[in-house]
Amino acid sequence: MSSIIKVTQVKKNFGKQTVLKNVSLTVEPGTIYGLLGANGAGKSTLLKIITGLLKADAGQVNFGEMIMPKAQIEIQRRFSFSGQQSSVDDVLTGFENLTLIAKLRHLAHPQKIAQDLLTRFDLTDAANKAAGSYSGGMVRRLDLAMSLVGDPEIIFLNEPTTGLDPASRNDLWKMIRELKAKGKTIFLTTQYLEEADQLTDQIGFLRDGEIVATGTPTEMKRLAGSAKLQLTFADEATATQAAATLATYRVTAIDPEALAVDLPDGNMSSLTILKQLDDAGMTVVNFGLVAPTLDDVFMKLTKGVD
Ligand SMILES: Nc1ncnc2c1ncn2[C@@H]1O[C@H](COP(=O)(O)OP(=O)(O)OP(=O)(O)O)[C@@H](O)[C@H]1O
Repeated sequence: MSSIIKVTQVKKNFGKQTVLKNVSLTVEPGTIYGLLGANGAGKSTLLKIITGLLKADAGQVNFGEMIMPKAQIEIQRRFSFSGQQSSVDDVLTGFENLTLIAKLRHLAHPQKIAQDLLTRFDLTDAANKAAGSYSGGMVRRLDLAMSLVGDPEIIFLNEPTTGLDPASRNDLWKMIRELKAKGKTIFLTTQYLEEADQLTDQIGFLRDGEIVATGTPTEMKRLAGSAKLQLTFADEATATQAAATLATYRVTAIDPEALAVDLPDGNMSSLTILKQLDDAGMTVVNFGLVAPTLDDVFMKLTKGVD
């Protein structure tokens, strides 16, 4: 499959500060790409360069055959961009905000476009209320709806759910998934690992001005290492004795009575471990498998934690 977005060796300095050292990535059509990185890693800067809002010092951004910024106008017609600052006008109603955008884009039937989007984004009841009276979740939904006026092919979202409560975040995730189901390509930045895990097909992890890791959420979780078997014992003495019995494994103490044992050979090795403890006469009070999470990857990649 040929990529819809291709970023090649992009560099950006602000004065003496190098923000993007050498960034390359590709996004496949109809997928959700998640750009992850700590605060200040350069996610917004990269997004601005890709969307033509900021000029790179070096490197290239392609949208299929078209090159940014040479074909900026044609490219910008194909995408929408929802930044961290909402473009919703508080004084106007939801309906008015949407019709205004449709009129500014010289689209036919702006009122029908507005009605359809209000229905799709579950805002019909609030259609005639000033957007200033909307909840945070409703404003985000309206903002996303506004970015879809004109039916763009690619949707850029900069931290789409920052500051939302879990229910509103879930609503927005559902809507983002629906956009993908309609064949849209979505490029989002996020600091929420759960968001990347829930939504994305491909993650790029930005650190020190480079994409240091890339892959599906599952592949990224593998980077964090193997699954662990968590074992709880009746007391500290048994836990210490168990750690000695399992000396051939990598064992870490979670608290005085509990251990975590790395399972480099997969989950089945937990049976061998439990048998080994049983043979040594040690009673395990509780046990469970703990799969690595994107949090573990984030910790490992941002802080170099092993
Ligand atoms: N216009 C600018 N002039 C000077 N420095 C800038 C400019 N824009 C961004 N920076 C710096 O570049 C670095 C990366 O900023 P950027 O906003 O891209 O990071 P981010 O990963 O999006 O962070 P956050 O998650 O906090 O939004 C920061 O140190 C920031 O201060």
